[in-house]
Amino acid sequence: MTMIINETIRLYPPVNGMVRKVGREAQLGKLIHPTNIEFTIPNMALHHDPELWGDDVHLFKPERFAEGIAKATKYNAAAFIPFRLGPRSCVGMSFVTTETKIALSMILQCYTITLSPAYVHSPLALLTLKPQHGIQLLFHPLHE
Ligand code: HEM
Repeated sequence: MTMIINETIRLYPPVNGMVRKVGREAQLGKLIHPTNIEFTIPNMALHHDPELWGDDVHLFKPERFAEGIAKATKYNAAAFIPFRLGPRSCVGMSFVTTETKIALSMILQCYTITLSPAYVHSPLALLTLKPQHGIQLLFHPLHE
């Protein structure tokens, strides 16, 4: 389930870009960032970069994470940052992944799920990333 959650938030990170302001002039590689300039960390672009993930970057392949995040990212910590990196990363990360696993486990004990033919795939990045028309699912009870 961890692999499935990781692959889902790789392709569709709910927080799809983060803004940072430079506190004091800093050099990053060849670039000099003046004080107060703002820049966006485009995690969605990093998660969809074929140079980092390979030619199958747009495919849903949970097995990329079979040997953990470090192996999947070839030890590039910035390649997969759905909860961001460093001291200001998401404090809810463990809570939300545990909650997702519990909710999914409870649902999957009672139902199998298929996608409704009414579903239209249209991810919309508007503050957070969301399905523009919702996600219509069909629940099939496992027990009568
Ligand atoms: C799938 C769900 C979630 C995702 C993808 C997510 C992602 C993120 C990201 C990317 C940041 C960094 C934002 C930035 O640096 O600009 C962040 C920060 C934060 N998140 Fe989450 N988050 C999620 C759920 C939660 C939940 C459930 C909580 C609380 C229970 C939470 C609490 C926080 C807090 C307090 C911060 C600010 C941390 C700081 O600035 O020191 N998040 N989250």
